[in-house]
Amino acid sequence: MFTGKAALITGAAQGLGKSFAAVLLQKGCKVCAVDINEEKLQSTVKEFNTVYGEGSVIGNKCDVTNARELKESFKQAKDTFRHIDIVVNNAGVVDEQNWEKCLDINLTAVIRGTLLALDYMRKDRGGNGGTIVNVSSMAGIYPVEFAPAYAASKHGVIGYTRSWAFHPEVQSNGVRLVCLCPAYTDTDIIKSLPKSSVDIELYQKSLQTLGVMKMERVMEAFVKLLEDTDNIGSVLSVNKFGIKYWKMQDAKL
Ligand SMILES: NC(=O)C1=CN([C@@H]2O[C@H](COP(=O)(O)OP(=O)(O)OC[C@H]3O[C@@H](n4cnc5c(N)ncnc54)[C@H](O)[C@@H]3O)[C@@H](O)[C@H]2O)C=CC1
Ligand SMILES: CCCCC/C=C\C=C\C(=O)C/C=C\C/C=C\CCCC(=O)O
Repeated sequence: MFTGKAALITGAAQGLGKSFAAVLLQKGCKVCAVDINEEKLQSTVKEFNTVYGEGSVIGNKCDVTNARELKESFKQAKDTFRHIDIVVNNAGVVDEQNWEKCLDINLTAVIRGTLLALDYMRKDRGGNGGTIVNVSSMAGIYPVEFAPAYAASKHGVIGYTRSWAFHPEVQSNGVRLVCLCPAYTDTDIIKSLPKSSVDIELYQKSLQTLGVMKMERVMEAFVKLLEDTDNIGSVLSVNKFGIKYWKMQDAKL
């Protein structure tokens, strides 16, 4: 189900995005890796092209909050691979001080990336159908007293994703949208406290309760989301207790 497919992943220079890319490359996909950090992006692209073969990855330096740059990244992916089958809207930050930036990156850019993905994937617009994975968080399900803007952005990702997922035209045109909600995972973001100005004590208590997961556990959930093709509009959480689909309010009132 993956061989010959092409994926676009935002925030793919490091952390979860880089691992999503590695998983898809191992399974025979081509990848367009998008990130604002040009240096890390180039080093990741070089590493992957060495391991998975020249031309299996292209890198596109892009700030996901810049509509023109994001549009150009999708165009480059399509021009290079001829189709886009999987989009992972993953780039994200924690920043409670500059909460507008947090919302711009974590929610507005995910909305923009979803709309672009729909345009490229919908069968009635010349696409082949496909899957959109929007990266939320356990912070999109639970209240987070020490990071309300981050939590709002991640709650928004779930509402937006599920709303499109159940749209009849989206379904009939072969596009599946799903959300991934990891708990704390061992990446740089959980060390980004100076920028995030969260309540350190509450944060540390939460970290102690939930622990920090290894990357492999989140990748297991990511693959499950992609392989369970009957999971339209689903929200999959992954934490130290397990991997679980959330029973959300039914799509229809
Ligand atoms: N690590 C964790 O504990 C969890 C992370 N998440 C989410 O996973 C996603 C990935 O985060 P991590 O890999 O953990 O963090 P990370 O900080 O290691 O990676 C984030 C990547 O996004 C890129 N990025 C940031 N702003 C960008 C922008 N404006 N345009 C393009 N790229 C940009 C960064 O350069 C970086 O490569 C985020 O959406 C985060 O909210 C969700 C749950 C838990
Ligand atoms: C939650 C933001 C604080 C700063 C830490 C940095 C990054 C965190 C990234 C996440 O996505 C966190 C993931 C899971 C925690 C979410 C909710 C915890 C709620 C339960 C509790 O009250 O402890």
